[in-house]
Amino acid sequence: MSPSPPLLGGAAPAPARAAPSFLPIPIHTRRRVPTTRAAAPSFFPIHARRRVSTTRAAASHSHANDAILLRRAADVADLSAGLTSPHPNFGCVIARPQLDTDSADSRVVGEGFLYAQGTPCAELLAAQEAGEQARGATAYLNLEPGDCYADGTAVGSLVQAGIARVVVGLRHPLKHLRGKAIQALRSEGIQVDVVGEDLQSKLFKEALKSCLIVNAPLLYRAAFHVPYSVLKYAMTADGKIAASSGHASWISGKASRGRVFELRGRSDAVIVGGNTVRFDDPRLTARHVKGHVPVRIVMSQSLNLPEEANLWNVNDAYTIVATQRGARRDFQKKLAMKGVEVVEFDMLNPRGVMSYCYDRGYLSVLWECGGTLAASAISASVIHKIYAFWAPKIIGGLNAPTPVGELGLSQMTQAINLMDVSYEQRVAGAEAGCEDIAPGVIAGGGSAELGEGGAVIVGGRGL
Ligand SMILES: Nc1nc(O)c(N)c(N[C@@H]2O[C@H](COP(=O)(O)O)[C@@H](O)[C@H]2O)n1
Repeated sequence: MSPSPPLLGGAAPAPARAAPSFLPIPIHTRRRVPTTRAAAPSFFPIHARRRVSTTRAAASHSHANDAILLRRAADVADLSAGLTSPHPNFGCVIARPQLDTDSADSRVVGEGFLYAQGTPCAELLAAQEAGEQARGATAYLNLEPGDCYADGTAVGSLVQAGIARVVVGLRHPLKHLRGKAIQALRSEGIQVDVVGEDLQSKLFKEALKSCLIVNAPLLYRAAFHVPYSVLKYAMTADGKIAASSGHASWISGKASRGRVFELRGRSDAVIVGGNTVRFDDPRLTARHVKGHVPVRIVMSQSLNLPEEANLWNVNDAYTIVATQRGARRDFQKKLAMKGVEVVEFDMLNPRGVMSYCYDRGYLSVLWECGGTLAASAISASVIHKIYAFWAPKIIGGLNAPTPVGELGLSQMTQAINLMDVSYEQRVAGAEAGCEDIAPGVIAGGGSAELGEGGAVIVGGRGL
């Protein structure tokens, strides 16, 4: 068994043991990368400028200025969430004082982020955008660069651009890369300030949070050798995920389901069990949002699955069926004929499937399963975060399924306390942004103010 991850939102997990280098990613997981962004190395993230709230920083080289621009680097890095695995989300913001004006504000002159595996690094894109204005400027990096292509591009781009100072949010989580780029930059005479080491003030707390959150899946993966797992479910106000008949469409509304598409787009894989395939015939795509299309994984011991199902249409997305060794070999062949990959396990269970996902290089996995598999995944300590969609409806039914099945807990004192709980209200027509859980452990609990549209309750847990 892997060591238990800390409570989600705690301090940045330090690698428990030497982590392996990034694994090659199967081609199929990347085939849906939209060409509009991937094929344009000189892409200028115009939309990044819209999404980042602050366009001008405070006084150059002040802590406030640095913290604002570092957060901006994390926000820019987040633009490719779900697309970079097994690499981190890297963002680079280059800013310089406005010497020709009275303003004490720094001006952003270049930005870039790693779009996907194999695309130019954030530092190169930002330096290209800044051009001559990069000379003497400060570069803000949410994460210390690695050196995936062993060509020193990230460091070389900053050096060649004439960057005078670099502010780094987090050191690289992998042992063999940790500190290397920082050292290389310093040896070139560039001042490098690392948050928590060279820069310590309250102002950096929020900036550091942003840097941690944007790469939470990678940090978990590097520390605990499992993908970062999120369990998502939609339930009625009386805690049911379907009617007694199994019918479940729809519990939540359009806005909530849109949020699920976003979550899928940030994940490398979506997992369901056999019951979900039999009852819901889901598609599990990230349709309606542009971005990454996750691999769909079905866990089924018996392989008692329908001959025809949306998940067998691999034109939508790649599908893997994980099953028990020897199960229905005739059906396995039928699935293979449709292009579905079948993987046999000696003992099919959530931890085994997570190890398999880790070996495939997945950073983050979304569990959209029913209560039985959810309970099994929670018991196996592979779930790190829960998104509970709450709909203001009552369906009743003694046998109507609930989000989490048998956990073997008989006393309320044994209940698993969620940490860092946050609430987001979704009202049709009002698309509010979701505050992600923040590092810094807060004992969970509390109640949400819920209106007509329903809510999302987000929390992590100790495992
Ligand atoms: N967010 C949400 N709201 C509901 O009301 C639901 N019933 C579900 N169910 C999950 O979504 C899957 C269907 O996905 P597709 O729309 O076919 O892509 C279903 O199998 C459940 O996992 N979710």
